[in-house]
Amino acid sequence: MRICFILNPTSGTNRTQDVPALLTRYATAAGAEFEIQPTAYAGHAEQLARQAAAAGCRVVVAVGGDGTVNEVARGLLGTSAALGIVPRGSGNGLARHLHIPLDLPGAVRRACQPTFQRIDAGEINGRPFFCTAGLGFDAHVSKMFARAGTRGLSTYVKVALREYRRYRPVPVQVTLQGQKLFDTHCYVLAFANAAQYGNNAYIAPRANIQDGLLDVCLIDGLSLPRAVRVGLGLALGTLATSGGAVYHTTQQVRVRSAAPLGFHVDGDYVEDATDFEVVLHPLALEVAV
Ligand SMILES: Nc1ncnc2c1ncn2[C@@H]1O[C@H](COP(=O)(O)OP(=O)(O)OP(=O)(O)O)[C@@H](O)[C@H]1O
Repeated sequence: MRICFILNPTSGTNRTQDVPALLTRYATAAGAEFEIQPTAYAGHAEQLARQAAAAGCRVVVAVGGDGTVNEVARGLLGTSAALGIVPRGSGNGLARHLHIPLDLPGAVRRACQPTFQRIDAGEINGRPFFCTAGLGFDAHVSKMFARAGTRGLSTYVKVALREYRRYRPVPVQVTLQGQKLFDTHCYVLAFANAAQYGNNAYIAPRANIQDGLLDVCLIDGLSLPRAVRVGLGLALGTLATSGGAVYHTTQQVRVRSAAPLGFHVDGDYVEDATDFEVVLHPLALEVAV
Protein backbone atom coordinates (compact mmCIF):
# COMPACT_ATOMS: atom_id res chain seq x y z
CA MET A 1 0.00 0.00 0.00
CA ARG A 2 1.50 3.33 -1.06
CA ILE A 3 0.99 6.45 1.01
CA CYS A 4 1.53 10.07 0.09
CA PHE A 5 1.90 12.69 2.83
CA ILE A 6 0.95 16.17 1.62
CA LEU A 7 2.55 18.63 3.98
CA ASN A 8 1.53 22.25 4.41
CA PRO A 9 4.78 23.74 5.73
CA THR A 10 2.95 26.88 6.89
CA SER A 11 0.37 25.18 9.13
CA GLY A 12 0.61 24.71 12.88
CA THR A 13 2.22 26.90 15.49
CA ASN A 14 5.37 24.82 16.07
CA ARG A 15 7.63 25.85 13.19
CA THR A 16 10.79 24.51 14.86
CA GLN A 17 9.87 20.85 14.28
CA ASP A 18 11.46 19.10 11.30
CA VAL A 19 8.15 17.59 10.15
CA PRO A 20 9.49 15.72 7.06
CA ALA A 21 12.11 14.03 9.30
CA LEU A 22 9.43 13.04 11.83
CA LEU A 23 7.08 11.73 9.13
CA THR A 24 9.97 9.72 7.67
CA ARG A 25 10.91 8.29 11.07
CA TYR A 26 7.43 7.15 12.06
CA ALA A 27 6.29 5.99 8.61
CA THR A 28 9.49 3.95 8.21
CA ALA A 29 8.95 2.43 11.65
CA ALA A 30 5.42 1.45 10.58
CA GLY A 31 6.85 -0.29 7.50
CA ALA A 32 5.11 2.02 5.02
CA GLU A 33 6.03 2.65 1.40
CA PHE A 34 5.62 6.43 1.28
CA GLU A 35 6.47 9.77 -0.25
CA ILE A 36 6.25 13.32 1.12
CA GLN A 37 5.02 16.21 -1.02
CA PRO A 38 5.25 19.71 0.49
CA THR A 39 2.81 22.33 -0.78
CA ALA A 40 4.29 25.42 -2.45
CA TYR A 41 1.23 27.72 -2.27
CA ALA A 42 -2.37 27.90 -1.03
CA GLY A 43 -4.56 25.56 -3.10
CA HIS A 44 -1.63 23.37 -4.19
CA ALA A 45 -2.64 20.43 -1.98
CA GLU A 46 -5.75 19.71 -4.09
CA GLN A 47 -3.65 19.21 -7.23
CA LEU A 48 -0.99 17.18 -5.37
CA ALA A 49 -3.69 14.93 -3.91
CA ARG A 50 -5.26 14.28 -7.29
CA GLN A 51 -1.85 13.45 -8.76
CA ALA A 52 -1.01 11.10 -5.88
CA ALA A 53 -4.32 9.26 -6.33
CA ALA A 54 -3.74 8.99 -10.10
CA ALA A 55 -0.24 7.62 -9.40
CA GLY A 56 -1.77 4.77 -7.38
CA CYS A 57 -1.40 5.92 -3.75
CA ARG A 58 -4.03 4.16 -1.63
CA VAL A 59 -3.91 6.73 1.18
CA VAL A 60 -3.23 10.43 0.73
CA VAL A 61 -2.55 12.12 4.04
CA ALA A 62 -3.16 15.80 4.74
CA VAL A 63 -0.49 17.03 7.14
CA GLY A 64 -1.87 20.34 8.34
CA GLY A 65 -5.01 22.02 9.64
CA ASP A 66 -8.59 21.90 8.39
CA GLY A 67 -7.71 24.13 5.41
CA THR A 68 -5.20 21.58 4.15
CA VAL A 69 -7.57 18.70 4.95
CA ASN A 70 -10.23 20.43 2.84
CA GLU A 71 -7.85 20.85 -0.11
CA VAL A 72 -6.60 17.25 -0.03
CA ALA A 73 -10.12 15.83 0.43
CA ARG A 74 -11.38 17.95 -2.46
CA GLY A 75 -8.66 16.48 -4.68
CA LEU A 76 -9.62 12.93 -3.68
CA LEU A 77 -13.34 13.15 -4.50
CA GLY A 78 -14.09 10.71 -7.30
CA THR A 79 -10.75 8.88 -6.95
CA SER A 80 -9.99 5.51 -5.36
CA ALA A 81 -7.63 6.94 -2.71
CA ALA A 82 -8.62 7.49 0.92
CA LEU A 83 -7.97 10.60 3.01
CA GLY A 84 -5.66 10.29 6.01
CA ILE A 85 -4.95 13.13 8.45
CA VAL A 86 -1.90 14.08 10.49
CA PRO A 87 -3.44 17.01 12.38
CA ARG A 88 -1.24 20.10 12.72
CA GLY A 89 -3.79 22.92 12.81
CA SER A 90 -5.28 24.78 15.71
CA GLY A 91 -8.80 23.36 15.36
CA ASN A 92 -8.48 19.93 13.71
CA GLY A 93 -12.25 19.50 13.50
CA LEU A 94 -12.39 16.55 11.10
CA ALA A 95 -9.52 14.70 12.78
CA ARG A 96 -11.23 15.09 16.16
CA HIS A 97 -14.58 13.96 14.78
CA LEU A 98 -12.97 10.86 13.25
CA HIS A 99 -11.00 10.12 16.46
CA ILE A 100 -7.66 10.34 14.66
CA PRO A 101 -4.81 10.73 17.17
CA LEU A 102 -3.77 14.38 17.59
CA ASP A 103 -0.09 13.54 18.20
CA LEU A 104 2.15 13.15 15.16
CA PRO A 105 3.53 9.64 15.89
CA GLY A 106 0.05 8.27 16.64
CA ALA A 107 -1.50 9.89 13.57
CA VAL A 108 1.27 8.61 11.26
CA ARG A 109 0.88 5.08 12.65
CA ARG A 110 -2.89 5.31 12.09
CA ALA A 111 -2.41 6.50 8.48
CA CYS A 112 -0.01 3.62 7.80
CA GLN A 113 -2.23 0.92 9.37
CA PRO A 114 -5.73 2.24 8.82
CA THR A 115 -9.23 0.91 8.61
CA PHE A 116 -11.31 2.36 5.79
CA GLN A 117 -14.74 4.00 5.99
CA ARG A 118 -16.76 6.32 3.82
CA ILE A 119 -18.08 9.71 4.97
CA ASP A 120 -20.52 12.25 3.55
CA ALA A 121 -19.29 15.43 1.86
CA GLY A 122 -21.08 18.78 1.73
CA GLU A 123 -21.02 21.41 -0.96
CA ILE A 124 -21.88 25.10 -0.70
CA ASN A 125 -22.07 27.18 -3.88
CA GLY A 126 -19.96 24.54 -5.63
CA ARG A 127 -17.27 24.34 -2.90
CA PRO A 128 -16.86 21.03 -1.11
CA PHE A 129 -16.66 20.87 2.68
CA PHE A 130 -16.18 17.94 4.99
CA CYS A 131 -16.51 19.33 8.51
CA THR A 132 -18.72 22.45 8.56
CA ALA A 133 -19.69 25.36 6.37
CA GLY A 134 -21.68 28.38 7.43
CA LEU A 135 -23.08 31.85 6.85
CA GLY A 136 -23.00 34.85 9.10
CA PHE A 137 -21.00 35.53 12.21
CA ASP A 138 -18.78 32.43 12.05
CA ALA A 139 -17.77 33.27 8.46
CA HIS A 140 -17.23 36.90 9.41
CA VAL A 141 -14.95 35.84 12.27
CA SER A 142 -13.02 33.53 9.88
CA LYS A 143 -12.48 36.50 7.56
CA MET A 144 -11.26 38.76 10.38
CA PHE A 145 -9.14 35.93 11.86
CA ALA A 146 -7.36 35.50 8.51
CA ARG A 147 -6.44 39.21 8.66
CA ALA A 148 -5.34 39.13 12.31
CA GLY A 149 -1.65 38.39 11.65
CA THR A 150 -1.40 35.73 14.38
CA ARG A 151 -3.25 32.42 14.63
CA GLY A 152 -4.28 29.99 17.36
CA LEU A 153 -7.23 29.75 19.75
CA SER A 154 -6.45 32.90 21.76
CA THR A 155 -6.41 35.09 18.60
CA TYR A 156 -9.65 33.45 17.51
CA VAL A 157 -11.37 34.22 20.82
CA LYS A 158 -10.05 37.81 20.81
CA VAL A 159 -11.34 38.40 17.25
CA ALA A 160 -14.72 36.79 18.03
CA LEU A 161 -15.26 38.98 21.12
CA ARG A 162 -14.28 42.17 19.27
CA GLU A 163 -16.56 41.40 16.29
CA TYR A 164 -19.46 40.34 18.54
CA ARG A 165 -19.92 43.97 19.57
CA ARG A 166 -20.26 45.09 15.93
CA TYR A 167 -22.06 42.26 14.12
CA ARG A 168 -25.78 42.48 13.29
CA PRO A 169 -27.99 39.60 11.98
CA VAL A 170 -29.28 39.72 8.38
CA PRO A 171 -32.82 38.76 7.19
CA VAL A 172 -32.78 35.50 5.21
CA GLN A 173 -35.25 33.12 3.59
CA VAL A 174 -34.35 29.48 4.18
CA THR A 175 -35.73 26.65 2.05
CA LEU A 176 -35.12 23.06 3.08
CA GLN A 177 -35.43 20.23 0.56
CA GLY A 178 -37.21 22.50 -1.96
CA GLN A 179 -40.09 23.43 0.42
CA LYS A 180 -40.17 26.99 1.76
CA LEU A 181 -39.75 26.79 5.43
CA PHE A 182 -39.10 30.14 7.03
CA ASP A 183 -38.15 33.77 6.92
CA THR A 184 -35.79 34.51 9.73
CA HIS A 185 -32.66 36.39 10.73
CA CYS A 186 -29.25 34.84 10.30
CA TYR A 187 -26.73 35.47 13.03
CA VAL A 188 -25.22 32.06 12.33
CA LEU A 189 -26.54 29.47 9.92
CA ALA A 190 -24.21 26.50 10.11
CA PHE A 191 -24.26 23.38 7.91
CA ALA A 192 -22.66 20.58 9.87
CA ASN A 193 -21.38 17.38 8.34
CA ALA A 194 -19.20 16.72 11.41
CA ALA A 195 -20.30 17.68 14.92
CA GLN A 196 -17.70 20.33 15.64
CA TYR A 197 -15.96 23.38 14.23
CA GLY A 198 -12.69 22.14 15.72
CA ASN A 199 -11.16 22.63 19.17
CA ASN A 200 -14.07 20.56 20.51
CA ALA A 201 -16.52 23.42 19.83
CA TYR A 202 -19.66 21.39 19.13
CA ILE A 203 -21.93 23.37 16.78
CA ALA A 204 -24.06 20.29 15.99
CA PRO A 205 -23.40 17.68 18.67
CA ARG A 206 -25.78 15.15 17.10
CA ALA A 207 -24.30 15.36 13.57
CA ASN A 208 -23.51 11.98 12.07
CA ILE A 209 -20.96 12.08 9.26
CA GLN A 210 -22.33 8.94 7.60
CA ASP A 211 -26.11 9.50 7.73
CA GLY A 212 -26.56 11.26 4.38
CA LEU A 213 -27.88 14.38 6.14
CA LEU A 214 -26.62 17.81 7.08
CA ASP A 215 -27.43 19.17 10.52
CA VAL A 216 -28.52 22.76 9.94
CA CYS A 217 -28.05 24.96 13.01
CA LEU A 218 -29.76 28.37 13.13
CA ILE A 219 -28.95 31.08 15.64
CA ASP A 220 -31.18 34.05 14.74
CA GLY A 221 -29.81 36.54 17.23
CA LEU A 222 -27.23 36.70 19.97
CA SER A 223 -28.10 38.83 22.96
CA LEU A 224 -25.52 38.67 25.74
CA PRO A 225 -27.40 36.07 27.84
CA ARG A 226 -27.91 33.93 24.72
CA ALA A 227 -24.25 34.36 23.74
CA VAL A 228 -23.27 32.94 27.13
CA ARG A 229 -25.67 30.01 26.63
CA VAL A 230 -24.33 29.39 23.11
CA GLY A 231 -20.71 29.63 24.26
CA LEU A 232 -21.31 27.13 27.05
CA GLY A 233 -23.30 24.89 24.70
CA LEU A 234 -20.46 24.86 22.16
CA ALA A 235 -17.89 24.00 24.82
CA LEU A 236 -19.97 21.38 26.64
CA GLY A 237 -21.59 19.78 23.58
CA THR A 238 -25.07 20.80 24.83
CA LEU A 239 -26.03 23.42 22.23
CA ALA A 240 -28.77 21.21 20.77
CA THR A 241 -30.59 21.07 24.10
CA SER A 242 -29.68 24.50 25.50
CA GLY A 243 -32.37 26.47 23.63
CA GLY A 244 -29.65 28.68 22.10
CA ALA A 245 -30.09 27.29 18.57
CA VAL A 246 -32.69 25.61 16.36
CA TYR A 247 -31.81 22.49 14.33
CA HIS A 248 -33.05 20.78 11.17
CA THR A 249 -31.65 17.83 9.25
CA THR A 250 -31.82 17.80 5.48
CA GLN A 251 -29.93 16.91 2.32
CA GLN A 252 -30.41 20.24 0.57
CA VAL A 253 -30.75 23.86 1.68
CA ARG A 254 -31.26 27.07 -0.24
CA VAL A 255 -30.76 30.47 1.39
CA ARG A 256 -31.61 33.92 0.01
CA SER A 257 -30.20 36.78 1.97
CA ALA A 258 -31.44 40.40 2.03
CA ALA A 259 -27.82 41.65 2.08
CA PRO A 260 -24.45 40.10 1.17
CA LEU A 261 -23.42 37.52 3.76
CA GLY A 262 -20.00 35.93 4.14
CA PHE A 263 -19.65 32.14 4.03
CA HIS A 264 -16.90 29.77 5.08
CA VAL A 265 -15.96 26.20 4.23
CA ASP A 266 -14.20 24.22 6.95
CA GLY A 267 -13.30 27.43 8.78
CA ASP A 268 -11.81 29.33 5.84
CA TYR A 269 -13.74 32.42 4.72
CA VAL A 270 -14.62 32.23 1.00
CA GLU A 271 -16.60 35.34 -0.07
CA ASP A 272 -19.84 37.25 0.39
CA ALA A 273 -22.99 36.23 -1.52
CA THR A 274 -26.77 36.64 -1.37
CA ASP A 275 -27.77 33.19 -2.76
CA PHE A 276 -26.58 29.94 -1.29
CA GLU A 277 -27.17 26.39 -2.46
CA VAL A 278 -26.02 23.72 -0.02
CA VAL A 279 -26.16 20.00 -0.79
CA LEU A 280 -24.92 16.83 0.83
CA HIS A 281 -23.31 14.01 -1.14
CA PRO A 282 -23.77 10.79 0.84
CA LEU A 283 -20.62 8.74 1.50
CA ALA A 284 -18.69 10.62 -1.21
CA LEU A 285 -15.24 10.36 0.43
CA GLU A 286 -13.24 7.40 1.72
CA VAL A 287 -11.22 8.05 4.88
CA ALA A 288 -8.35 6.12 6.44
CA VAL A 289 -8.98 6.17 10.21
N1 LIG B 1 2.93 26.41 0.96
C1 LIG B 1 1.94 27.23 1.35
N2 LIG B 1 2.14 28.55 1.47
C2 LIG B 1 1.14 29.37 1.91
N3 LIG B 1 -0.10 28.95 2.25
C3 LIG B 1 -0.34 27.64 2.15
C4 LIG B 1 0.66 26.71 1.70
N4 LIG B 1 0.14 25.46 1.70
C5 LIG B 1 -1.14 25.60 2.12
N5 LIG B 1 -1.43 26.89 2.40
C6 LIG B 1 -2.69 27.46 2.91
O1 LIG B 1 -2.62 27.60 4.31
C7 LIG B 1 -3.96 27.69 4.81
C8 LIG B 1 -4.01 27.33 6.29
O2 LIG B 1 -3.61 26.02 6.44
P1 LIG B 1 -4.19 25.01 7.52
O3 LIG B 1 -5.63 25.24 7.75
O4 LIG B 1 -3.77 23.68 7.11
O5 LIG B 1 -3.33 25.35 8.80
P2 LIG B 1 -3.62 26.27 10.05
O6 LIG B 1 -4.16 27.58 9.57
O7 LIG B 1 -2.40 26.30 10.89
O8 LIG B 1 -4.71 25.43 10.79
P3 LIG B 1 -6.10 25.91 11.40
O9 LIG B 1 -6.96 26.28 10.21
O10 LIG B 1 -6.61 24.74 12.13
O11 LIG B 1 -5.77 27.07 12.29
C9 LIG B 1 -4.74 26.74 3.92
O12 LIG B 1 -6.00 27.29 3.61
C10 LIG B 1 -3.88 26.56 2.68
O13 LIG B 1 -4.53 26.97 1.50
